[in-house]
Parts: sequence; structure tokens; C-alpha cells
Amino acid sequence: MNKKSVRDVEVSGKRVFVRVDFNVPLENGKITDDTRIRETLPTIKYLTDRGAKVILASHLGRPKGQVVEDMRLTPAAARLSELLGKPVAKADEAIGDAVKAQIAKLNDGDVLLLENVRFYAGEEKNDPELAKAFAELADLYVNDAFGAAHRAHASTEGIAHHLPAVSGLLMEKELDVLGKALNKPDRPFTAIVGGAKVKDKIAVIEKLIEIADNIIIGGGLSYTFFKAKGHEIGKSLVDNDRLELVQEFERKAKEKGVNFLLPVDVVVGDDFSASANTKIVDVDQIPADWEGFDIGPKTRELFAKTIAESKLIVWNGPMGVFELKPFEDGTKAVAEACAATAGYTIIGGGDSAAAVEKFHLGDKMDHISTGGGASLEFMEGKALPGVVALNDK
Ligand SMILES: Nc1ncnc2c1ncn2[C@@H]1O[C@H](COP(=O)(O)OP(=O)(O)O)[C@@H](O)[C@H]1O
Ligand SMILES: O=C(OP(=O)(O)O)[C@H](O)COP(=O)(O)O
Repeated sequence: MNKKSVRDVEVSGKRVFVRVDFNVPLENGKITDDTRIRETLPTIKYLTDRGAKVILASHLGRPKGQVVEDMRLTPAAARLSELLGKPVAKADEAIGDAVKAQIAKLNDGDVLLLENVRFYAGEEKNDPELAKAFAELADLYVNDAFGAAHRAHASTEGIAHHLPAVSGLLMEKELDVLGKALNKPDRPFTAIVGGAKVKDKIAVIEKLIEIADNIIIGGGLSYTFFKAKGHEIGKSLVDNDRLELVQEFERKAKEKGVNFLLPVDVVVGDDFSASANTKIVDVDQIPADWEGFDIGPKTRELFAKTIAESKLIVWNGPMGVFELKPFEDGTKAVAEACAATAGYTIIGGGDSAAAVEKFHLGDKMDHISTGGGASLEFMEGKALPGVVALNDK
């Protein structure tokens, strides 16, 4: 990488603002998968071992510029403290005099976690005033939030214009591993896209058609494709603004000789809950009032066959609502197929990583990336604003 990292600068005694991605899955205030926190330990330890004062900043969820009590970072501070085996102070805000006073009390080697940066409307707008307010807290900026590197926000991009700015060790590792795998991909190369961030994911498919041999679509994303074909989709997730666009994808894929696989059957439920009534139906038989929550058994077999024959598999986004027992089997089947294939497997995204860990298959994958959207955009060849803003070597 041509960007400076923590290894290239003096950190001892400095106040270091480290942007991490602690956007972890939570259930009733408990962290269900701490991968993203564990993955930042090398950077945090590197800095504390050398006597830096570490000021951590992250977003959690999408609170849209408001304080949302359930989206405070308090559980992340507690988990980090357990993992580091030492106290981690927690601020109730991310900027301002109270935070500055807390920082002034830090000793060399101490760690402080700021409050959710998305509680401030300026974060996602990349407001220069907010970026300056973050920069006032520190002497050095470290970006270790690979999962948010595709966002040009005040704490991922703006701040880098006000302080010396370098990458963390996780950021460096992610770019290195993904770069090596995707520079000259082994073929057949299969991209699997699922999940619930429908708009974001649809945006990357067009480019994937140009680089992958097989594209597998599952999860909440698929229903926009079914609706575009004129099928009833009941109450399933949909992006009504992109019905024409997704039809284009299938046409383009055909033109390029890319195998474009959509689910053929799905598991529908009458409620978003673990006690919902469920049915398995073909994709043109979804009842009105029901909602598609998982891929069906015929689809699992179809997807598994393609995964088995692939040399490189990049998977982002669960195949269904794997958090709920009745809708976990599709994601589990794809995770098992990825675990069994001889191909090189890269799993990306907070929830996809959580799913693989839930099924105890994490150690069977070649790389679990902390970024879903970020790894997809990296794969597209797009510049990641959180990386571009860092100082060149
Ligand atoms: N058919 C579906 N309907 C609603 N939500 C879904 C469906 N399939 C998957 N999901 C949800 O998608 C979420 C993950 O989406 P996303 O954030 O896009 O993935 P990642 O974090 O891996 O990038 C999971 O919480 C899962 O419950
Ligand atoms: O969870 C994240 O992305 P991912 O779901 O693509 O892995 C990152 O924390 C970015 O979050 P965002 O998509 O709300 O900007």
C-alpha cells in the first residue's frame, strides 16, 4: 500500500484519534458477534504498548444524526475492556469540552471510546466543522475502520485533512488480502450478494457483471428482481426505484456470458419473528400478506453446486434472516458450501461474518473481511474515500 501506516509515524505520548468500525450486531443490548472489535486489537495494542493515548471513534447503526439510546457504544466499550484486560473509558459525547477534559486526564497507554459519531448530523454529511471538532481532540489520525472506508464521512475522511493521517493495521491487512485475491482473480470467480441494504447492494451488481463469472443473488435483495419479473412479492423488502435497472442486469449478464443465479424458491413467513408460520414456495407463488425471509431448499442446492465448482468466492450479505431459527437454513447452507469448497473464500460484512461465526464455520473460510459494502466497492475497483484521504508514503 502506498499510504502511511501507524508503523511509519511516532506515536509515543501522542493523543491518537483512531476511527474503528464497532458497528457490531446487538440483541437486547448484548453483542452477538464481536469480530469487528477483536480485529482492531492489534492496532490498539500497537499504540498503547508505545505509550499513545488512544481515542477511539465509531458509528453504530444508522441513527441519522439523532441520539438513539439503543445505539450508544457502551456495550462495545465493555467488550473491548474485557478483550484488552484493562479499563476502557467511555465518553457520552464525541466532541466538545467534556470530552476534551476526559482526554486531558488520560495517561500514556490509556484507551477512551467516544460516543457514536452518527449521533451528529454532520458525520454523514462530512461537515468540515465536525471534522475540525474531531481533529481538535488529537495529534494524529489513524483510520482502522475498513468496514466504513467506502463512506466519505467526517470521522472517516474529513478529519484526515486536519491531522497527520495514517492507516491502522487492520485497514492495511484488509487491503493487502483483498488486493492479492482480486488483482488477478482465480476463475471461476463467484460473487454472492445478499442482505438487507438493498439500495447499496444493487448499486454494485452492474460492475460485478464485468468481473465475475457467476453472480448469486439472495437475501432481501432478490425480491426486487422477482417484482421486476411481475411476480407477487407480498410484504418482502423491495426497491421500487430500481425495477427496470435490475432487469437490465440479467440482460447484460447474458450478453457477457455471466451465469446470473436468482433464487427459484423461498421460505415465506407471516410475521418477522421466530414463531412465525412458514411455507416454502416457488418465487412466483409468494402469497400477498406474507414476506420472503430465506432461500428455499432447491435454491440452496443450486447455489451450493456453483460454489463447489468455483475457485474464488466473495460473499457479502446473508441469504435470509439468519438471526431467526425458522429462516437460518439458507444462510447456513451457503456457509457450509463455502466451508466445503476447495476455492478461496472471502466473507465480507458485519452480519455475514456474524452468520458464519454462528454456524461455527469461521475457521473454514480463507478470509473474513470486516467490510461488506467496503469489500464490494474495493472489488469494483472504486477508490475508498477513507483510504484516499490518508497520507502517502
Ligand atoms: N429476505 C430478507 N428480508 C429481510 N431481511 C433480510 C432478508 N435476508 C437477509 N436479511 C437481513 O439482512 C441483514 C444483513 O444485511 P446487510 O447489512 O446488507 O449484510 P452485511 O452486514 O453482511 O453487509 C441481516 O440482519 C438479515 O436478517
Ligand atoms: O456494517 C457496515 O457495512 P456492511 O453491512 O456492508 O458490512 C459498516 O459498518 C458500514 O455501515 P453503513 O452501511 O451503515 O455505512
